[in-house]
Amino acid sequence: MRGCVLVVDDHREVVYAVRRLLQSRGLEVISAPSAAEAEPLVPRADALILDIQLEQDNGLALLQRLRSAGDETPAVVLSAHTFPDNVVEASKRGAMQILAKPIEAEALVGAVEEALSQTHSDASASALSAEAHDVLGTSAAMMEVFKALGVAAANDLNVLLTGETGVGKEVSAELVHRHSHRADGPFVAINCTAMPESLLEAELFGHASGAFTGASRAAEGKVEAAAGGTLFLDEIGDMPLAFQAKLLRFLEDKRFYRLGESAPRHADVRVIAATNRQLLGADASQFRSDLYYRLAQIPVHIPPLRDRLEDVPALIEVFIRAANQEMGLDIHGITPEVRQQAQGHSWPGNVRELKNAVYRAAAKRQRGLIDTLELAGAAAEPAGDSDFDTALDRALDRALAQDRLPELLNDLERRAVQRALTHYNGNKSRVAEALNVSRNTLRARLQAMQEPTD
Ligand SMILES: Nc1ncnc2c1ncn2[C@@H]1O[C@H](COP(=O)(O)OP(=O)(O)OP(=O)(O)O)[C@@H](O)[C@H]1O
Repeated sequence: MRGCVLVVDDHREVVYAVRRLLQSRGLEVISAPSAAEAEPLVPRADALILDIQLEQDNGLALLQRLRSAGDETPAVVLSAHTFPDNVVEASKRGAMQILAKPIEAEALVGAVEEALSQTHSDASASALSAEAHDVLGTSAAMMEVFKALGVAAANDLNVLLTGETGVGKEVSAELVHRHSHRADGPFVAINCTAMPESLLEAELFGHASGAFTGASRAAEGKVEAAAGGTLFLDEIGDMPLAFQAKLLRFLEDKRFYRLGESAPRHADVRVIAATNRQLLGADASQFRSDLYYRLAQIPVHIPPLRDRLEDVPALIEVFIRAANQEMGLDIHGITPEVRQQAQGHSWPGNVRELKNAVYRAAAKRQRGLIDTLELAGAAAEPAGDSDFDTALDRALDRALAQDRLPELLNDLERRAVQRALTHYNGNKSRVAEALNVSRNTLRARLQAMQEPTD
């Protein structure tokens, strides 16, 4: 698809989600939060997406004004208020389609495609633009993630990204940074894995000269390097317990001490942390819950690729394009068999595994179609379930032998609750629904698990 779409909506997160979706399809997206700000942009647009209920105006009234002035730009109306009256009014004013919020990605893309086909008769309709963005996904699950990232980009709160390895936590952190008011500042990442407390402290907060053996010069840490921008703390779950209190203090007032200095310093940074571990619950003794809540002011869970396999074809397409560019190859696509193989795989290494598999296959093939993907552990497919059964049977046998079955069941329940809490971003009503218990029962269970309920 080619063209420029003007989105008129006063909800930043909606604009953000629509922008991501349409940009991933190669479209240019411009936006305005109000009718007044939209009007001067209309001549640049090939299609319009209008919200009905704008803060000080109404998208339908804007459409009416445009049509009266002879403007015929095709319009799609997007609204939480798809009452029959609105639908009739919208179509009367020449809207091509009226879609209900929450947005359904494919329906929106279809409507925009139809609108643009009025303006262009470009046959390369589904080709991805060379400017396709680096964080992709059009599945409903990723749309929710993009919405949450949009909310995060619009403020300065701490963000905790959770999800398995390779799901895209770091690229998501960069995305939030790029769309935040700190975009012109630095994005500085530090991986907390395998760092003893003193090293982590020096890395993060810096040190005075002579602070420890070998510290011949004073040095700033990552926190200072990130001033004015974003500090990304990767694998936060591995942060030594002893250091967690220091990080918590820093998060409270953004003050810190370089190792070996006694005067505090200050750095204005936004903190985004990421983990593939369960920080609350079973591992609680390893992670302070007060730090968890401080970091998870905006919790965003990125689902594993196996739960959004509909994203696989577009990811493959982009990785092929990137591999062609980086390695000077001429790969045109994949065979239907490979497509099937990719969509049947459970991708334990998530997007990273997919990217590596595509790059490996592309480098091997050089040109034409990729006809095979070497998938690590493919032989174990779909043995995930039987591995799980074996592990569970073993745990049950052990618990029975030790007369500890109730403890195991409690532990399983605790894990289920904690995973559901992470999955639903802490929304207890959704968690209660998922566990098929009432909200009160869930509250009681959470209390029994000694976690705060609100
Ligand atoms: N949605 C996506 N679109 C395009 N590329 C992606 C996406 N998600 C991940 N990737 C790519 O997959 C690789 C892994 O992503 P990233 O490092 O962000 O994952 P992660 O969740 O931080 O992993 P880890 O927990 O192991 O640090 C990167 O090369 C990244 O560019």
